[in-house]
Amino acid sequence: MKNIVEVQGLTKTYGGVNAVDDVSFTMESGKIYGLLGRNGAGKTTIMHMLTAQMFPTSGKLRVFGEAPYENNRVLSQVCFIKESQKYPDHFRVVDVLELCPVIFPNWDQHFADQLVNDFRLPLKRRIKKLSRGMLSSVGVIIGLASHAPLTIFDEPYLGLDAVARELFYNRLIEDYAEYPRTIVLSTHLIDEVSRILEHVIVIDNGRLILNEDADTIRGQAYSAIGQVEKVESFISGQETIDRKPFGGLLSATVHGSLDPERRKQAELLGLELTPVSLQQLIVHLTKQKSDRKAVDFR
Ligand SMILES: Nc1ncnc2c1ncn2[C@@H]1O[C@H](COP(=O)(O)OP(=O)(O)OP(=O)(O)O)[C@@H](O)[C@H]1O
Repeated sequence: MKNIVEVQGLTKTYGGVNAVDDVSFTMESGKIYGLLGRNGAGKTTIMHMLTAQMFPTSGKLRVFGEAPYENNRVLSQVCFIKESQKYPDHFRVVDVLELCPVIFPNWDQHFADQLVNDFRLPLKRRIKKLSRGMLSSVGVIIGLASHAPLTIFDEPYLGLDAVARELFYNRLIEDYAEYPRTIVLSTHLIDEVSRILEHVIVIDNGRLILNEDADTIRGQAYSAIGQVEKVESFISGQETIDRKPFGGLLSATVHGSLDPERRKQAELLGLELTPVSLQQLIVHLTKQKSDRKAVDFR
């Protein structure tokens, strides 16, 4: 697959703060990425550099094979949706949507109309009179209907309620199946988006700490549930991520892959095996790598 984003040694320093510190990764065409990390990790700064809204302090950055700055060939293929998007005060929803075909060459008007209906967005209402959730849905509709080859969502759905978020995820998956493109979701709601993500990039304190296919990550842990002493014997000598007693039973999450022999052992002990959540595993891996880094620095 073709790399549409190539980042090498990307660094951004604000005064004395290394917001992004020597980060390297690539993004392929036709894949859904999660750009994840704690508050202040550096995700927005990376997205601003990818979309040419900010220059890096150092490092190499190529989008569609070129430097993105003042480059319309690149920027016409990019759609960046952020929660804090500002619109002119007098604009109504319809005024914003009418501009989109001019900005995005692949704009899908039919899909946009459907989404306006799905999200029950009042077309004639002024943007500044919209509720927070309605404003979020304007961004979501633009991002989806843009069909931009690189579409980046920076937490634009924070204001959406659970029903509207579910609608967003479902429309995204259906539309992506028909029009594959590269989609980047930056979010804290890892469990909600985990079924959608194909690749995960985790940033911590400005540094890249995980860059892995979601399926590879998912295969790195599992939970075993059953009688306390049987689970204890099953996990003895294994690295456990988490353990939770409930109703006389124990649920333990093991870091490691599940081979046929372990499966058989679990079956003999009468244990139930379940896949671990991406969020649980990412939190663990993040903690592990941060701890290791802290040790390295000593
Ligand atoms: N204009 C700025 N001037 C100085 N420091 C900044 C500026 N913008 C961001 N930072 C700092 O850079 C670091 C990374 O910020 P960034 O907004 O990229 O994080 P983030 O991962 O997007 O966080 P969040 O999930 O909370 O939005 C933070 O320490 C932040 O305080």
